[in-house]
Amino acid sequence: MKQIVVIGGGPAGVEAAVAAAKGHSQVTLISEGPIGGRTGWDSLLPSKVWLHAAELAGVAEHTAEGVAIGAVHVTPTEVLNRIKQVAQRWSEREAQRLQAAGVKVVHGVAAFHSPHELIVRNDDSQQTLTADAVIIATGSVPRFPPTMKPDGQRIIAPRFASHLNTLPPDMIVIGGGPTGSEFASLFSRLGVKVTWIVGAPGVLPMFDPAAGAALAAAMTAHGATIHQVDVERAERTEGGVVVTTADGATHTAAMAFLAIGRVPDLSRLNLAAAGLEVGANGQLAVDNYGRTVAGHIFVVGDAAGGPMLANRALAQAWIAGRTAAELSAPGYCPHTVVSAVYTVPEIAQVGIVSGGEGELQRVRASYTASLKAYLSDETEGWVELIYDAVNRQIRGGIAVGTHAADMLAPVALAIQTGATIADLAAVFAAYPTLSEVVFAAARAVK
Ligand SMILES: Cc1cc2nc3c(=O)[nH]c(=O)nc-3n(C[C@H](O)[C@H](O)[C@H](O)COP(=O)(O)OP(=O)(O)OC[C@H]3O[C@@H](n4cnc5c(N)ncnc54)[C@H](O)[C@@H]3O)c2cc1C
Ligand SMILES: NC(=O)c1ccc[n+]([C@@H]2O[C@H](COP(=O)([O-])OP(=O)(O)OC[C@H]3O[C@@H](n4cnc5c(N)ncnc54)[C@H](O)[C@@H]3O)[C@@H](O)[C@H]2O)c1
Repeated sequence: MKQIVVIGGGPAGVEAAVAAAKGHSQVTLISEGPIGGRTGWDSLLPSKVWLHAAELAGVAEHTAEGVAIGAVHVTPTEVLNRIKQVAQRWSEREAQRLQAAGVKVVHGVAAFHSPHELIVRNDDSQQTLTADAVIIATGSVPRFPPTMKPDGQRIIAPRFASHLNTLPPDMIVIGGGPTGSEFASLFSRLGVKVTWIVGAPGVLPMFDPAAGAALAAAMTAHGATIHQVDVERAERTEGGVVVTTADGATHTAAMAFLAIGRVPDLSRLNLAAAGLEVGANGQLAVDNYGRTVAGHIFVVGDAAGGPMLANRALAQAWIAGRTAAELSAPGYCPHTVVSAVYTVPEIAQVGIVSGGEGELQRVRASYTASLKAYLSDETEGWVELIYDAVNRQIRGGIAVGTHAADMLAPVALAIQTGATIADLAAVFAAYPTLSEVVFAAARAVK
């Protein structure tokens, strides 16, 4: 029987192990911490609990006409308890999936001893595992330059959000990527005065400029101050932090939140023993199935580099798991992976959104095309479809507004199946729903 070893107990590792176990293989998953990974315990899940709390607090502020809603008080202690509770339940659910699939779990930190041997070390023991195939799903770690190091008290990073038991009066959020955007948005909505230093490329540079501009406008309207410049240093002072930017300015606040990027966590794997070398970009080169040059070693999820998204991690893991187990799998397609940032407004994008002169056409519909948006008093958003100017196939989509990420699910399917703008125009979604806007956009084409 083929022996497949998966390293990492986050979403990518669990998905890869469960997918691989569908073949005639014995699958072992090595997990450093509890099942769920950093995703479940330190990054994605805690951030989403905080966002949900900010959303609840926003309900009191955003009462629909004539409807009296009592004020919602959200305390950090309640949020922290909720993080622990949801993380524990999710971890148990993922562990049960592994058990049901027949995956053996070994706790410890793995390193290659040879291309087909791994040494797993934990506090009290060490063991060697032999593998016909290895799937690396070790995630990523945040990048901190020497002049900007979190201390966990005044200068924090996402993992400290699981311990933040009081909210400061003011906060400097550093980084205009998805993490900085989500935390700047949620802190602002929880009443913290936010100074957001987004970096020279601006707000959400990885998204269409119109999406970043919409978020910047909403944040400014909500009282945040935005500076489009790089930070050079962040230092703790007696009463707070002082942050110095590349233009020589200084900014002070009670706390700073750092989110200026992440890198694959490959450093403890002793890759040289497997004959693998990390490239200048800090990544291992892989093909569409996640295979490295070693052939029997795969890399998936954040460990494979960016964009670091859980849905992308799952897609890569499912493909690599099946391929390692010699089951059929399609090659990974980045164009159907929806990227979403759960800010107010929510921002989402999928596929190709810019191209050569005249190659792509764009059409936009406002949320005002949907009665549902009026019912929930959320008429501010829009959906844009991007399609091929010649064969009119859907190539991409952008959504800004409530449930923007959900709005792009049919667009991802349209890209996958080669549907045209006319195909979408012929669909009338349930009424009243926000998803009507997607199809209304297609009908707006002349
Ligand atoms: C604050 C924040 C919010 C996010 N929100 C979203 C979101 O809303 N939606 C979204 O799609 N994406 C989001 N992401 C990105 C998403 O969390 C990741 O892309 C994805 O979940 C990574 O999963 P993974 O399994 O690759 O890694 P991880 O969850 O990091 O799991 C890897 C595991 O491997 C372990 N490990 C590392 N080395 C070894 C070793 N040598 N031996 C054994 N174990 C090892 C690690 O300890 C870890 O437990 C967010 C990221 C951050 C930072
Ligand atoms: N909702 C989601 O899907 C979600 C949420 C959070 C994070 N993530 C993923 O996690 C990964 C890490 O996210 P991230 O936002 O930390 O990193 P990122 O690399 O995506 O963005 C970092 C941002 O920080 C800015 N920056 C860099 N150096 C700076 C400096 N010295 N001063 C000020 N700004 C600076 C950059 O210009 C960039 O905009 C990304 O791949 C992201 O996609 C996803």
